[in-house]
Amino acid sequence: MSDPLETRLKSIKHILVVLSGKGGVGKSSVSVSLALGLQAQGLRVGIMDVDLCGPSLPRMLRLEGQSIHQSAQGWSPVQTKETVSASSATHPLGCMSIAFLLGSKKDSVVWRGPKKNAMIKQFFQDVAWGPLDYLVIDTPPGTSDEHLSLVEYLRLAPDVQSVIVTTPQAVALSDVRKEVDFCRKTNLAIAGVVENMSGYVCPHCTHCSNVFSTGGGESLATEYGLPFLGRVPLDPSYTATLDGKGSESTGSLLQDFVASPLKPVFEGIVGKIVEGSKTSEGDAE
Ligand SMILES: Nc1ncnc2c1ncn2[C@@H]1O[C@H](COP(=O)(O)OP(=O)(O)OP(=O)(O)O)[C@@H](O)[C@H]1O
Ligand code: SF4
Repeated sequence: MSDPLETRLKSIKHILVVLSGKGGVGKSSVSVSLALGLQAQGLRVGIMDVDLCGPSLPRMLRLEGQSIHQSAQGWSPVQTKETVSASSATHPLGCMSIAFLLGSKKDSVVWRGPKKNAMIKQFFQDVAWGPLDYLVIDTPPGTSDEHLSLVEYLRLAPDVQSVIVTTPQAVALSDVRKEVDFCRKTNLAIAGVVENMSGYVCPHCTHCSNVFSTGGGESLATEYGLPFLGRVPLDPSYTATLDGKGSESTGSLLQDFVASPLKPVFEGIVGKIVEGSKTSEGDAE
């Protein structure tokens, strides 16, 4: 009899595990933006939160208060309610987060490692995504029990790669070295490095100033021989988009994303990831 975990994983062509050495560098924002960028290309995309103690995807995806439904196939992911006319997206974005299983959004998860591991396994085994081109996984910062169990369960998946998110400052970069080390020790392939909060976009004139240093993520990628995926500036209008509060908000996250000044930046990053996935598919043949 086939292993239920393996059967589920085989229906997902590519898995992107989004990692960061430190909290607050924009890992969840990048995870959501990658998912939206892939969805805008017409691909079938899911996004999963394994940040069990601090899930932020439901808030960013405007899905707070929703809950998971059980069907004969398993847990149905919660889908974003989008009108997709502003892009070539043809499939809804499905999301799975521990927050959908908690009764109240104020409930917090205080679990030890084994319980977290069991929940992560259940996420992979029980969520009925249907066939997906990409599953984007948002993880907690650093390297914890969640990361180790994730890597362990994903051994059965056809293609798994990490995307490492950092800010350009030296303090964040030293933590990234630990992430690279973790990936190498666990044989997790690295799709590349994203340098987030790289410069500040003026809300008045959209000029981008380098308030802090810039280019640290690219130098680190070069040092380790990793692809550099791109530099994302800190754009206050994008913070508002992710918080669903922008004065220009259309009410649809996907349409707000498509209209955002950061869309071309994420298009470039997604383009490099998709190209890399094709190369790895070619290598596997
Ligand atoms: N490029 C950006 N432009 C504007 N705002 C951003 C950008 N990147 C992140 N933010 C904002 O910064 C805040 C922190 O981002 P986010 O929650 O994605 O970080 P994180 O690394 O996932 O944090 P944690 O690990 O603590 O969950 C959020 O309010 C988010 O909207
Ligand atoms: S970048 Fe230009 S418009 Fe923006 S705050 Fe500075 S001077 Fe003003």
